[in-house]
Amino acid sequence: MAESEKEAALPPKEEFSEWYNELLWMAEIMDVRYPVKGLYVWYPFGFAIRRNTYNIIREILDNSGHQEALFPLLIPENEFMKEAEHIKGFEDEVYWVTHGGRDPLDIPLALRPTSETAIYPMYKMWIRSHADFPLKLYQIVNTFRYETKHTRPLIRLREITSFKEAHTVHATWEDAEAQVKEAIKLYTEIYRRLGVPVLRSRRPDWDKFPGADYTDAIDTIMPDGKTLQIGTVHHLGDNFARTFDIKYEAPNGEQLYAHQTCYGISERSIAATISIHGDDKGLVLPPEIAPVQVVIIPIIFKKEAEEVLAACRDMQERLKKTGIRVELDASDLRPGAKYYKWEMKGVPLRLEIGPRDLQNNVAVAVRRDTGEKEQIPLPEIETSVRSRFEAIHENLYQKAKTELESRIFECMELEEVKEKIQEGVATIPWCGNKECGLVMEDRIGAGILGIPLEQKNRRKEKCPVCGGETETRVYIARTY
Ligand SMILES: Nc1ncnc2c1ncn2[C@@H]1O[C@H](COS(=O)(=O)NC(=O)[C@@H](N)CS)[C@@H](O)[C@H]1O
Ligand SMILES: [Zn+2]
Repeated sequence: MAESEKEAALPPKEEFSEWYNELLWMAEIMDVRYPVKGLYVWYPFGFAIRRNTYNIIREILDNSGHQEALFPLLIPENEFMKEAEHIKGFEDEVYWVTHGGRDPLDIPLALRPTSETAIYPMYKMWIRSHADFPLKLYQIVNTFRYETKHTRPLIRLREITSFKEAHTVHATWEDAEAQVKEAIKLYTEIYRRLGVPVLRSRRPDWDKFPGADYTDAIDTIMPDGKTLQIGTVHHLGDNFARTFDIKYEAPNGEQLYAHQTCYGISERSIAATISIHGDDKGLVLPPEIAPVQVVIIPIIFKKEAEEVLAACRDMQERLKKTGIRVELDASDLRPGAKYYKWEMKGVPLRLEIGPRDLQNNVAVAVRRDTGEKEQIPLPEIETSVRSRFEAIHENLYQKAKTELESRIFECMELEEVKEKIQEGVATIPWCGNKECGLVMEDRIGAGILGIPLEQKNRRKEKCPVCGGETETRVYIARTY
């Protein structure tokens, strides 16, 4: 895209909503001008961030006994309508295909909003005995949800283009419960690799996934204090197994219903990474997902221009050989314009070489996360760059963790909760019964996000609604 088109300056990050929208455009991640609401276009640079992010997701799933598969997009109405709870939860969100050409279809076909009802009729045909367990498949596909709330690129889409959904099958409820716990650990690791700290909580019963026994969720706190649900893990019990008749022969010969889980991550993973690490100058990308990890900028003066360029090309080749994604910007832009462009794109490390650096046999390394400048001896360039990547990742993660922890407020009164959720997540005691929960939500004007999966320093407290004794605190937050 022509440089000129991007005259607009990036708003400061504290104007988060405008900053976010402008950044998707100026860093060439997404073009939101596609003429269907809730559908957006991935630019090549954004698509490279997506590819690198989903390579991490695949690596972590493939190394934990999952296998990637692929199921069809269209689901026949009779299959989709089988599980009552599931339908209730999705009937307002499903897109239907009703014609093939000019012929009306005898059975309307749903565009998958999620794939339980596409996959489980196949699981029924595949599963015979307990020896088939655990079955742990996932797919990374586009799914469609007719979202009526405000749509936003990467955050709330009608076409979820990067929907990683895992669907596992087990003999017992306890085995499925163990899988839920494993999935939460895997998701936490995926987000650590993206430098994104997370909150882990059990959703209140009235907010669980349609057809599930319970839902555990991974949330993070966005710069505007609202939480973003960036992953969910559902224990499906044997609900879907009963609906789709998924039975297996137990060791004693009995025919039993299977137990299942499913868990999903979408491009919200990228929305969170961009939002949490970005700054007033644009993207700040964890090196592992940066499409360009190093940009080399030659500082050119009339004399010695050739030597400088030759040294830059040599350094680029050496870094490329070690698998580093490196650009050499030898364009005729002024150095300042180059800094602006590559900082906008979140390139973790800039290397500058001028005639004097050449004489000293060094390059000047500038970190995108801290801005600090350091000289690196040219012979050590490969190892120095790698060690800086680790330092940058660690710094991004620690900074984000400190920020998240500073946005969790232990409250005693509902009034205090109302005030604190403007900045982040409040915790408040809750006796656990639904009436009190709904009264709380009503008085606060925000939802119970969930019950923390790990509860530190538990102590006897009183439910602020009924006064009942409880050791449980819940997260309250404004959410996306
Ligand atoms: N409209 C949407 N746009 C972007 N991401 C979404 C959207 N709806 C859901 N997600 C993301 O997708 C994740 C999984 O969606 S879900 O409905 O909670 N769970 C499922 O669909 C289950 N079948 C697990 S795969 C959510 O945690 C959320 O991070
Ligand atoms: Zn109560």
